[in-house]
Amino acid sequence: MSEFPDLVVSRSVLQGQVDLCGAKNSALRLLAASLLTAETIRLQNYPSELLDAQVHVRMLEALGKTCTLSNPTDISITEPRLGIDRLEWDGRSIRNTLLILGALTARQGRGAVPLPGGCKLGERKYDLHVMLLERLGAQVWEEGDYLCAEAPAGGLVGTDIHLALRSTGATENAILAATLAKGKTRIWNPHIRPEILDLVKLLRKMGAKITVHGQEHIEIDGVDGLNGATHSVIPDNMEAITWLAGATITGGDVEIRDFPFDDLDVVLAHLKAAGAQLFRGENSLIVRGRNCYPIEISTGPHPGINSDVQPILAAWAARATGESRIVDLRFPGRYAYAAEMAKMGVRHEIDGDMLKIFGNGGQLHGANVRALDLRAGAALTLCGLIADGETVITDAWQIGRGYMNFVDKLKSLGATVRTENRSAA
Ligand SMILES: CC(=O)N[C@H]1[C@@H](OP(=O)(O)OP(=O)(O)OC[C@H]2O[C@@H](n3ccc(=O)[nH]c3=O)[C@H](O)[C@@H]2O)O[C@H](CO)[C@@H](O)[C@@H]1O
Ligand SMILES: C=C(OP(=O)(O)O)C(=O)O
Repeated sequence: MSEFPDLVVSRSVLQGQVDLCGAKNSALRLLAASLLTAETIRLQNYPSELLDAQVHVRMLEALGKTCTLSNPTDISITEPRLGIDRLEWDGRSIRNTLLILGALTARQGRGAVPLPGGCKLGERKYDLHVMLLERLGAQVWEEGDYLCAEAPAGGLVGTDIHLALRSTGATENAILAATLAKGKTRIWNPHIRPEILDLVKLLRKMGAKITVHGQEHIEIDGVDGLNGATHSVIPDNMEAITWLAGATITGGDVEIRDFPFDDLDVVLAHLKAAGAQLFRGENSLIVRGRNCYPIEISTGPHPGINSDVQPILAAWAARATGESRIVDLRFPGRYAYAAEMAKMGVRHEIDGDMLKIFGNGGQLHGANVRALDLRAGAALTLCGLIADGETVITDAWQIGRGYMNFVDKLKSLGATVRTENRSAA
């Protein structure tokens, strides 16, 4: 990955206005949905420069789709070639291959995809994905580095699917696969979160019959075929929280436009209690950095705090004075980034499933650190903005998986950042 430069960050105060891009965790799911139809899917507010989106587009093209960007935020997906059901791929994989498998099996009766990639967050099982395809009548098996599925003659058959835990990906996969299954499917104990409601919205425009019964279950009446549609990707709530934390810990003043207030109730309540100075504009959030108090949070399904947020809040905790506590119930032990932060002077302790951070008011020093995953990279950048001296983040490509124009946006907010190819030298 040496073609991706390192990120060099110095102490800065974030000031100005910033627009949010379309959410990675929504856009990827919508791309997978395009496999359910031969007609054109057009996505607006599409984050085309995200590395994971680019991998996904190449995967669609390997499956016979043509993806055309009319500008950096508008993509059309058409299908000039039909019938490729094995995703031949020797590059980096993404978590979404599981959803590609669900969509291929639903529409073409079979599929074969590379095993899922994505952030290394400890154990990331896919047993629920296998279970739900089997419940819909498919046979599922592994062949080397591939996961394969085959529907019974006549296609998938609707059924009751009970999810043992509120998995995001398994809920999405079950929805995708059930849209074209014969008869009714009920998905019990689904994860209802903004990205999933966005997927449901697109699928309904495509002609799917989906009813969401709150957190209890989702009901889908299978249809024979789906049509094309145009849809706008929701703004990225993870990016929103990243700028909010950046503005606060640097003592800055930032207006975040198109802020997804409704998606972030719980995390906003925690951050207000932890000193965030937040003002609501017409369609924006204005953040004025002042105080930063310790936090005590645990992650959970929506509307709880998303696991992806906790590394960002660890940077907040490093800026506060006193002990913060983080428990990640979604991905227990997703704390590898803390050892990287420690190189910058962040004192921490992992106590069972809990990460404790002993904040010293943000007296950090620059260091060479590694972005072990996407949110870890963003959190280290935030630490770099309050540290003395230069912080060099290697494997900064991880950030590019989920944040579009990250460096340009930081610069436009007045940050001293640059990219450099130090590790390749
Ligand atoms: C592309 C995308 O949208 N990724 C998000 C999605 O990941 P993803 O969909 O992979 O995460 P899940 O919600 O499925 O994972 C939640 C928990 O369920 C477990 N599990 C999951 C599937 C399975 O078959 N078996 C199983 O045991 C996981 O190991 C984890 O402990 O939701 C996570 C939070 O929930 C976020 O951190 C990720 O950013
Ligand atoms: C964990 C994440 O993504 P993925 O599931 O694609 O690895 C993330 O977005 O922080």
